[in-house]
Amino acid sequence: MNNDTHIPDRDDDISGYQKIDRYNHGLIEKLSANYLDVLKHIGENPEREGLLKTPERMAKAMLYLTHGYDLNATEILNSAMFKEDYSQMVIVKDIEVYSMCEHHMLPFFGKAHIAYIPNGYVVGLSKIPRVVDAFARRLQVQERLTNEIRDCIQQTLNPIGVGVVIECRHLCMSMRGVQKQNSVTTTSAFTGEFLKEKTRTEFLNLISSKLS
Ligand SMILES: Nc1nc2c(ncn2[C@@H]2O[C@H](COP(=O)(O)OP(=O)(O)OP(=O)(O)O)[C@@H](O)[C@H]2O)c(=O)[nH]1
Ligand SMILES: [Zn+2]
Repeated sequence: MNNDTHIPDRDDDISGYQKIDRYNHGLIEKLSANYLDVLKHIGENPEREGLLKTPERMAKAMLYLTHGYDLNATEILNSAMFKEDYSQMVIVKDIEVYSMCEHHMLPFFGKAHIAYIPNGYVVGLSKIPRVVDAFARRLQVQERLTNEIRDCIQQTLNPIGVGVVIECRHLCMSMRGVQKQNSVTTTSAFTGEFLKEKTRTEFLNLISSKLS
């Protein structure tokens, strides 16, 4: 592998909170060597023109798809918490989720809907999707992803309650295996006030509303 491998531009977007050290330890080269073997083992000819740069592309793609390991979700929230006297539910809904199941390393993707009731502090709105990404861009199961987002927001922001609903399609269930094309998996996790039916119902009604 040549030494002039550079980090693609898009990766600039994903740092900001922690330096991406993984790129600095020859990881692209190491992963590329492994992906070269993968190409051979699946019966391809890695020397043909279209595949010459594929191991390196795969390495960069995999590092991007797992960049959540380089992010610290607690720091992300801590970086933008503001004292604010607002005590109603705050909901950020329809947040795109892209993750990979830890069983097959195939994508699962869909939407997350996150709500919290402030307890003296609100958080910068963009930080909520950033927290979703920090946990989603790793090898995951949807249930753990859901709980990790809930726990991080609860422990860092200390709100009166947190609600998380995630709806995803799993490619390991559609393009292989049981081959169910239309099934969607929904998971949810709640704390505090959201454990009460009235609050939970308000949240669930608001995320199903098509108004916004
Ligand atoms: N609970 C949960 N299961 C998941 C998730 N992603 C993938 N799986 C499941 O992980 C399971 C792994 O089961 P195994 O029997 O070990 O693997 P497999 O032989 O490839 O299973 P099939 O997918 O049924 O062919 C499968 O049932 C997947 O559907 C997830 O996010 N949550
Ligand atoms: Zn899977």
